[in-house]
Amino acid sequence: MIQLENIRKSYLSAGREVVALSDINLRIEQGEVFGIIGRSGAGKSTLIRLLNLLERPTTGRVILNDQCISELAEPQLRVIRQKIGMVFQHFNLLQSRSVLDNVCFPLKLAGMSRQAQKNRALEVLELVGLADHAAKYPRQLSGGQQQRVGIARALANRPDLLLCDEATSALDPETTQSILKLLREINQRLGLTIVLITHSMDVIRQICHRVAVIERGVLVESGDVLEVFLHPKDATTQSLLAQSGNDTEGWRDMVRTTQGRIMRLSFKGKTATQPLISRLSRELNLDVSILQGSVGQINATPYGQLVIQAEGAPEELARLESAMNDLGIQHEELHP
Ligand SMILES: Nc1ncnc2c1ncn2[C@@H]1O[C@H](COP(=O)(O)OP(=O)(O)OP(=O)(O)O)[C@@H](O)[C@H]1O
Repeated sequence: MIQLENIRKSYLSAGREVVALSDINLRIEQGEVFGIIGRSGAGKSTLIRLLNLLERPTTGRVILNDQCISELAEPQLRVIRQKIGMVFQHFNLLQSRSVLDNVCFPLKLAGMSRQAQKNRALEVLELVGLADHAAKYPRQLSGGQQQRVGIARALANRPDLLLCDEATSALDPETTQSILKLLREINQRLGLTIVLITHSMDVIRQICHRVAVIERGVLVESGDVLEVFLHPKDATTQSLLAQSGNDTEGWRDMVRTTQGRIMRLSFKGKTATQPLISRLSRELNLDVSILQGSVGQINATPYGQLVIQAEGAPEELARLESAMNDLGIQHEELHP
């Protein structure tokens, strides 16, 4: 539904070319929550600003619903941008205007009558749970409430796409949870496509369907969140996961002997909560050491990962492998 095609973006800084993004190809589908993660300076802000053409690509195209929008002139782009809402890290509210007027602001720019503006603003304030606060001023609200106003303002023009630029980075953990819950509800209730940039794998885990990882302006990995969490391929992804407590490589320090086989098992859904390993080791009479394990939830799906070291005769290990296949446990052999 929105697509970046062969994008390169460079800036001129003190006479030198700084390449912020190169060779980016990305397609974001209608109705999904898509996360873009990367370290500081990786190119996240540049990428999100390309999606609403606040930045123009140096080369490549931005395509929205089959229309190439990167070649449009500014007046036409202004109309397109009304259908792309944006939520900011520091809320960017007008301090001298009431909550109601902040939400009315984009509607006024779109030429809506005052009464229609008020009706629409109250409708979206209701959606974010702040209808009772319409007459207040931003400074009278908590950070989480101010971000709700920011979200209401972004939704006022009934956008097709919502861009969130580090929308929870300035909030405490509890408020972050409530804002992520609100964004998830909006995605589900309105079917609204959401693209968010973040440096937190936890934000990705809690709300996104798919994720793209960027490092030094290059898209190094992308895919379903569950797959990327269970089988991260790129070193940047692995390191971002480790920093957020989703260590996938800690088993290396724990390998006591090189006897037996080391395997990484992945569980999704029902199998994540069943005692399958103890059952298998009992039934097959094998010694199994657990070197590393983690469980969690991605959206509403439980997932888990175990790194085990299994010792036994080759035929016993082959039986273990075939039993895992029968139970639908994904497994791969690891080499220390
Ligand atoms: N207007 C500009 N002029 C020159 N260089 C720029 C400009 N904007 C961004 N850059 C450079 O482009 C690269 C990517 O920057 P960008 O702000 O997109 O990264 P980011 O991932 O959003 O970082 P952060 O998480 O710190 O905000 C950086 O090297 C940055 O210095």
